[in-house]
Amino acid sequence: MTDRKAAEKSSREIALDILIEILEKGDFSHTQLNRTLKTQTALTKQDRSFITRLVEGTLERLITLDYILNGYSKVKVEKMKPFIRNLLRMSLYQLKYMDQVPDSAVCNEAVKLAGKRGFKSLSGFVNGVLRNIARNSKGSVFPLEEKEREEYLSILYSTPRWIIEKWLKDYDYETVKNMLAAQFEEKKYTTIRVNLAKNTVEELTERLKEENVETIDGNYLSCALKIQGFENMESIKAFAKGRFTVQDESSMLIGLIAGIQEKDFIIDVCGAPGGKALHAAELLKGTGMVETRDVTDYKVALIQENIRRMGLPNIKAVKKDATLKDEDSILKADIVLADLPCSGLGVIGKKPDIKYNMTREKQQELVKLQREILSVVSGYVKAGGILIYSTCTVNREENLGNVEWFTENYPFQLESLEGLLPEKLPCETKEKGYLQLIPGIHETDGFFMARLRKNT
Ligand SMILES: C[S@@+](CC[C@H](N)C(=O)[O-])C[C@H]1O[C@@H](n2cnc3c(N)ncnc32)[C@H](O)[C@@H]1O
Repeated sequence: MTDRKAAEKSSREIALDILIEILEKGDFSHTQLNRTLKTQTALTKQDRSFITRLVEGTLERLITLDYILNGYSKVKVEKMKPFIRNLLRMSLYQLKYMDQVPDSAVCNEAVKLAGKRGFKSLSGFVNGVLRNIARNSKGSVFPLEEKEREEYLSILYSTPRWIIEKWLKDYDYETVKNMLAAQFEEKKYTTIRVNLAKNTVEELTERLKEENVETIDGNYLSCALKIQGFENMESIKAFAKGRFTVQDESSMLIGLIAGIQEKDFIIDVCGAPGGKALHAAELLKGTGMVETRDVTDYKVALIQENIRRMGLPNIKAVKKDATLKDEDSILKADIVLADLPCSGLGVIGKKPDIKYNMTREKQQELVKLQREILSVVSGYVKAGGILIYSTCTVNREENLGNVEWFTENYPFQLESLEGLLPEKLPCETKEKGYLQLIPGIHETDGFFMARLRKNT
């Protein structure tokens, strides 16, 4: 689409087209958003944040929005025309969750959009549904918490019921509520890790200030900063020069619990885009070597691009499938990082489409894949060496469940994390050798890590 044509589209129309791509055609939310915002050069900074909020918010609240719409429309959401269903979802999101937009403007804009895109005959329907919802100050009738706990949580926190059922088996009710609520916390800051091989925290803070990027300290680690006030990451010069990388503090902990020593040889078996491997290379202080692997050329290129940007000499990226035994690596590594593909339910606050795309069956398949990879790559650890197993999920089966299975079947023992974690970080299982970070409790992504020592 040309810039002139793009400029004729309102922010709402752009947001709606993005939502249709994601919800009707299955594209990933962050890919689709980034792609569109990059091409729509006529948009102001304000337009961009409005579109982002509208798309991410509508996705985050999808189950709640559909539940409310179904209470006001004879035609159920799934039977509506795709354009109309997404127009209603997006407009309802503004009515319910964006105070700064007056209700009448939301309804008028929705009617206009329906007409513009060839649905004039349905503009009365769109207007009726939205105005009825806006007029009903009492709101919708939700399932009762005391009677239908799972359904209540699913509708209120817009999270598929199977996830709620699973979490209620693994955690107490209050913890589950905290985890669910944490998805909707405002994401004001992006967490970054300072590349200490290129600058100190103070130097980077100063440079970012010169670029009008605000920084505050991370929650737990001195190499972590939280930043805001930029339009997109690529436009920050300090980023392009590899002075920092984007990484959640949960992931930074991997470098610490690995207990890296100078000259270590480290294999990261599932490495793209390279966050943990690059941190490991930095901790090696120019010595040793990190070999980071992934399964496709595309993923390996992503790692290589990050290696180039961060400018570290002791790391390389190669294409290797972690399910296939690499004879040359047997008993070679001081440390193996196994940050494996997982259900990703610890990061649904950042990537809301994960919760709708993941299923019980896919999750079961992932447990199998994780075990298959662990069986193969544990062979690469030297006798007495370390295997770090991690995932960005909160499901017990994929985390502690797998560790229990692994230690029963392979010659490894969990080893204490005492002295390896930041003092400030609450961790009751430190001594046991693993840590489950929980959104809403730890102010990080939901993340699991375990330190396993191979028997000598
Ligand atoms: C959780 S991500 C890794 C994140 C990475 N460790 C980091 O810190 O940036 C999991 C990665 O595993 C890769 N993967 C999936 N199946 C694989 C396989 N059979 N062999 C190697 N890598 C695989 C995916 O492509 C994905 O990049």
